[in-house]
Amino acid sequence: MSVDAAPVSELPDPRDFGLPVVTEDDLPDELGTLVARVHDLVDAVAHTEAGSAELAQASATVHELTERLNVKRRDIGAMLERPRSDGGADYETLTNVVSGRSNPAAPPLVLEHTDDGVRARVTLNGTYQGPPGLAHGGWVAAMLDQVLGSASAAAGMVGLTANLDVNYRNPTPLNAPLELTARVTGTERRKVFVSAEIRHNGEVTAEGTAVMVRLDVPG
Ligand SMILES: CCCCCCCCCC(=O)SCCNC(=O)CCNC(=O)[C@H](O)C(C)(C)COP(=O)(O)OP(=O)(O)OC[C@H]1O[C@@H](n2cnc3c(N)ncnc32)[C@H](O)[C@@H]1OP(=O)(O)O
Repeated sequence: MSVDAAPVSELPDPRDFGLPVVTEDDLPDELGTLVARVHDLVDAVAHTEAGSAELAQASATVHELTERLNVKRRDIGAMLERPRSDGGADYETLTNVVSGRSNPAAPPLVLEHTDDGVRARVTLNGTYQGPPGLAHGGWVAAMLDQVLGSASAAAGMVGLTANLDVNYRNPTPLNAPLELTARVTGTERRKVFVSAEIRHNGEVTAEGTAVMVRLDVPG
């Protein structure tokens, strides 16, 4: 496959797309704690067998908290800027539903760069359930989509998924450590070809390939 969509060393700055950018210093430590606790709260709500009085009280407390937090809201599309060791910057969508730092709905997926792409580790709790006791196939696809996009971005080619193919090889378990890996396999003009796998205990549960179409900076 030809390689004519040359990777760029400088990732596009989200500000050039009109997106708001926040830095890690802009995020209080308490936000991370709140996100983790609300993530656990969702799991608790999904599985609680508490009685009606307790449920009514919890519901009122949550409603009051929602109103307090909504007093000051961040714009949608906010990007988190993270400094790289080489002086450049990495960017991630702050409320990305798979890996967003401020999104309690995110699994949470911890992603790192590797020599040939990216690797992520995640444990899905019971709120990602599809078939009884197993991860929902849509979430499996969403996690693959995320690492596929991240592998393209890590190679300097930020893009949108144009096509995603998923093969479900084995059931993906809940409440068990999963490893995701992804890499760029080729490029052709603006197209970036990427492949990824999800493994549990070394066994592939799902694999995906995608065509990302690289974004051009406006102007
Ligand atoms: C820092 C951020 C980290 C990133 C992580 C993000 C992970 C999450 C990834 C996502 O979830 S992205 C969200 C889901 N995807 C979308 O919403 C994309 C919706 N589709 C579009 O916006 C456009 O169709 C798209 C930008 C993908 C392409 O439109 P363009 O007008 O820019 O491209 P164009 O149609 O000119 O096609 C460019 C090339 O891509 C090819 N192409 C387009 N659609 C295709 C397709 N569906 N399958 C295969 N190839 C496709 C097309 O043939 C052509 O190839 P050639 O260079 O060989 O001529």
